[in-house]
Amino acid sequence: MKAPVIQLKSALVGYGHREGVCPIMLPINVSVKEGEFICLIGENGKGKSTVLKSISGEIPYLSGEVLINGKLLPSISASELAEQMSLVLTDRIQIGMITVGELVAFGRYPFTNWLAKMTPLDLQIVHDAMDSCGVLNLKDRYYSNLSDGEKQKVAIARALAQQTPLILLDEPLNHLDLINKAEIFSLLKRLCVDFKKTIVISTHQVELALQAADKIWLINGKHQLIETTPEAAIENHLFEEAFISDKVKFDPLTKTFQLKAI
Ligand SMILES: Nc1ncnc2c1ncn2[C@@H]1O[C@H](COP(=O)(O)OP(=O)(O)OP(=O)(O)O)[C@@H](O)[C@H]1O
Repeated sequence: MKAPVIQLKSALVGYGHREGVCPIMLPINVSVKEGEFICLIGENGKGKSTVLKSISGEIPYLSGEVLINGKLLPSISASELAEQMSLVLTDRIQIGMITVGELVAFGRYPFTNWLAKMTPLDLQIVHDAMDSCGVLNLKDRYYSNLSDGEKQKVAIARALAQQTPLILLDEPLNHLDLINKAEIFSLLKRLCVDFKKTIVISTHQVELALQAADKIWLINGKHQLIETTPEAAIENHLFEEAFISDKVKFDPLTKTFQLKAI
């Protein structure tokens, strides 16, 4: 039987301090199958980025196990990981004079030869990735001169060009307007359905997540990451428990957050 694409077994995530390790939530147990679209949801500061960085190997997890395709994360080489997984941290690309086309082409570097020479196939993949994300018209513009929303789409195009079976995206819908949010969301969902990609995104877009996700990873007020489905999350009132506020309340009937009072 095929191993899960991602598996966390009693995985403790957090940061090291001089006094010792500092986990930011209870041990995590989740398992992701090929082709699943997972939305990681939780209030600000609850640990969404930390979970994604721990799965991608950007930061070490503190204990337990993180397995990618059945292999323990620390034992996977950087080049092997780059072929299996791309991580999109859209707010953190700090880069100087580079065009959109060049930045998206970086996605091909794990696959090019040591001279980083692009084949016609690489160029086609880069072209298609920009096309899918609606940024082909920006290809000769400097990345640093783009709007935040345009940068966001370019970062996603770079990950698509990397053509990894697993893509992790940290808040990929930040800065996007309503239509672009919906477009990127449906693009990501399509990649899972049509191309069997496995995608995990962190997002504050609960309403979109409920419509598209196969599974929700919800970090609640008790510092637990709960793996659930959109239907079960609504049925079991998990959003009401996770987002406690005297200003808004999740309404399970409309599947939206409603203001309690203005
Ligand atoms: N490098 C770090 N060292 C120590 N603590 C950190 C570090 N980075 C983040 N934290 C803390 O870990 C906790 C989780 O942060 P994280 O960025 O993962 O949350 P998040 O859910 O992604 O938040 P947001 O929705 O605001 O982006 C926070 O309390 C944060 O202050």
